[in-house]
Amino acid sequence: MFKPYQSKGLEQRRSGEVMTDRKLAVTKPQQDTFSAFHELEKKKMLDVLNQYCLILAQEGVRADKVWIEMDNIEKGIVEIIARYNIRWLVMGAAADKYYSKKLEAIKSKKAMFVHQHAPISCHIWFVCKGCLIYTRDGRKDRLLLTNSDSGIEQSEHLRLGSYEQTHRSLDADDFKGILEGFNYQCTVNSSQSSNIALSTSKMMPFLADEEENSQGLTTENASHILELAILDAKDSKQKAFGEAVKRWKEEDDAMEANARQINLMIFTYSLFFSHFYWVAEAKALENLCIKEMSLRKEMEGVLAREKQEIERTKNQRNEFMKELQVVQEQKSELESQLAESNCNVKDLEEKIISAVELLISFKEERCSTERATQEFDPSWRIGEGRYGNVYKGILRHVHVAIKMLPSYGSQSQLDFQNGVEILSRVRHPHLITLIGTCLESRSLVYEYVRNGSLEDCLECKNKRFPLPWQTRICIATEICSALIFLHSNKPCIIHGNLKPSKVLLDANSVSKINDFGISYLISRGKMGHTIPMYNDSKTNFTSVYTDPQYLETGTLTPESDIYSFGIILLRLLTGRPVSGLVKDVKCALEKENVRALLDCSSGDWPAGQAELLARLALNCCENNRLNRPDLVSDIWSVLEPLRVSCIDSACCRSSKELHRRIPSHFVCPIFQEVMKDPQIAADGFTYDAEAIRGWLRSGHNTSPMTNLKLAHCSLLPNHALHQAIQEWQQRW
Ligand SMILES: Nc1ncnc2c1ncn2[C@@H]1O[C@H](COP(=O)(O)OP(=O)(O)OP(=O)(O)O)[C@@H](O)[C@H]1O
Repeated sequence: MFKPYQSKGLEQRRSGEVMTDRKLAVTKPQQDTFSAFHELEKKKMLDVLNQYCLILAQEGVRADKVWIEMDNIEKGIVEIIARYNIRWLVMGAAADKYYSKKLEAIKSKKAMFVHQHAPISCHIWFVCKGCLIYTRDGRKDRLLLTNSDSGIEQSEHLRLGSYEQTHRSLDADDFKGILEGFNYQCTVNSSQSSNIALSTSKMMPFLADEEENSQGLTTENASHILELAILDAKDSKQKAFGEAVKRWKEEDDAMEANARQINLMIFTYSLFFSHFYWVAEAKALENLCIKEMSLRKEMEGVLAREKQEIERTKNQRNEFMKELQVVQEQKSELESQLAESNCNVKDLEEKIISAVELLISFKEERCSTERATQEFDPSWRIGEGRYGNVYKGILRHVHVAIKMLPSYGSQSQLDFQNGVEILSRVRHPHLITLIGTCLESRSLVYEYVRNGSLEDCLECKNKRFPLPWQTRICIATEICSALIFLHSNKPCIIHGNLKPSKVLLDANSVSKINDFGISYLISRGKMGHTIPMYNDSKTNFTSVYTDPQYLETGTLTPESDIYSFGIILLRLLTGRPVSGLVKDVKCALEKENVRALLDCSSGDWPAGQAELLARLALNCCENNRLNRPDLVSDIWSVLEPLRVSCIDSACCRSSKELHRRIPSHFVCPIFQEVMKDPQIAADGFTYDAEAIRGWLRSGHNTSPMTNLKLAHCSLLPNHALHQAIQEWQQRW
């Protein structure tokens, strides 16, 4: 009938359990922390209760189970007492460690709590090891009723007794086991079945005389006392019992009518049973868990701090990375700037080097120019034009003419250099050769032409012989060929200032046009463009040879040179000043009296040729450019045949000039002209006194001819040569 409880560690204690009630209630402390464990235990307990229910059912007792969960067991017990109006309760008085038959007072806290807080209507027996330790009286009226009208008690006692008698198989150990292992309570309905009596029969001895039997009460004694009490009360209180039973029945009926009319034996299976096992274990686990929790909390704190630290470090790292990126960008920018600066420095260094080299070359050029011109000694000046002075000089033992250009109104250094380069490439037998330039002093170095200009010859300056008419025709032809060459040059070079002073004659009266293209070097224009020449106030100079249309329009064209050529041709014919010349020639032609205007010092001009040239010249001097003749088809085609026709006369000219030719030993090696005061130097050569003294003054101590060092700087007059020169000069 009674089956041992199968829970581990509880088998012995539960081996004598008796479940005879209809309803089982289990209280258990809430174990939120161990909910899984709790669920398991709950399931186990419910299984146990189910088993009890089954057992009771086999015994014919209808039992039901009630499950309640509270903060703690004692509260659960109190709650169940209150909820189900339990009237009688047997409960353990001590915890495990206090188990003893000698226990004199309630030791269990739960028992104490239940003792204090259970509804007063509930009568509680506190037991230990089968001994009643303490009894808390239930409701007084009920007790009074019970005492005064002990019919019910008696009846109950009787029934219990009878029941016990019929169920003797229950021994004392069973009873003790129940009391020790479980807190249980029971209510007894008067209409309850005998099975209920079986359960309660174990309590009756205590109900009968709880005070007397509170110490050292055994199961046998209790049974005996109970039997005696039943017998004693049987007679005396039969009536009262009957009434009480009746009244009690009414009361219970009322309760039953009140939907609570269940006769229960509520078996409160508290978790007390596990008090020795899993509560301790749970406690340990709880402690462990608390420790774990605190450790975890601590670790979480540490982790949070670590996380914060990592986050901070990460942020710092990100900022550092950003800064690093900025610095790297700045670095690369600086590097590129540095590279650029280095390139610039290199460029500048190269520029400085080339500038220094240029300066040195300028200085050298200037020095050589200065040296060549005897430091621009006025005595070495051979002319003065509107653009500056012209000096005679010696450069690398060659006679040169150095023209100093003005700096005003000039082009930039670069444009000037480019212009000079173009002009220096121009080579023609009747164009003077540009030997070099000194950019620093803006001077041009030309070949030196000994016989001066056509102007000088026409004016017979320095006792010059008048030019014969054949020579004049040759000169005109030569000028024409030079102009054709200049105008056909790429870029076209317009002289723009053609006049007899610009036509130089060498020792053989061969003409060379001077200063071609110079207008480009002193203007702001570019080579190859038609530009006004004299647009600067300082150079505002009008020449009688200047194209009147240029003066009107300011535009220089190749026809401007043709106009100038026409005037030169008129001068070659007449030898007269330019003023009114065109008008006079026109008149003479109209009157067919050209001969009257011809320069008779030039010889006997052939009348036809002279008239032809006069008409050609006037044609060139047309005011309208478009009416002027073409250089090649109109002028060259006339002049060239005339030059050929002059061959006979030229022979005459040649023979004359042959006689006029200067003996080379009369010519100074430095000046390249007939010496005025020949002096013998230490190298044995004869020089003009002025030339050799200038050479020595400029610091030279070498021979101008041999470049060897001179033994001394003394000079010795060459009287014999001087006399010979004088005789020669007198002859011519
Ligand atoms: N290469 C040269 N060889 C010899 N004498 C020269 C040479 N160049 C110029 N001369 C002399 O210098 C003189 C001055 O010439 P320059 O060309 O400077 O002035 P210009 O022709 O008189 O007038 P302008 O003021 O229009 O230039 C010339 O008349 C000439 O006698």
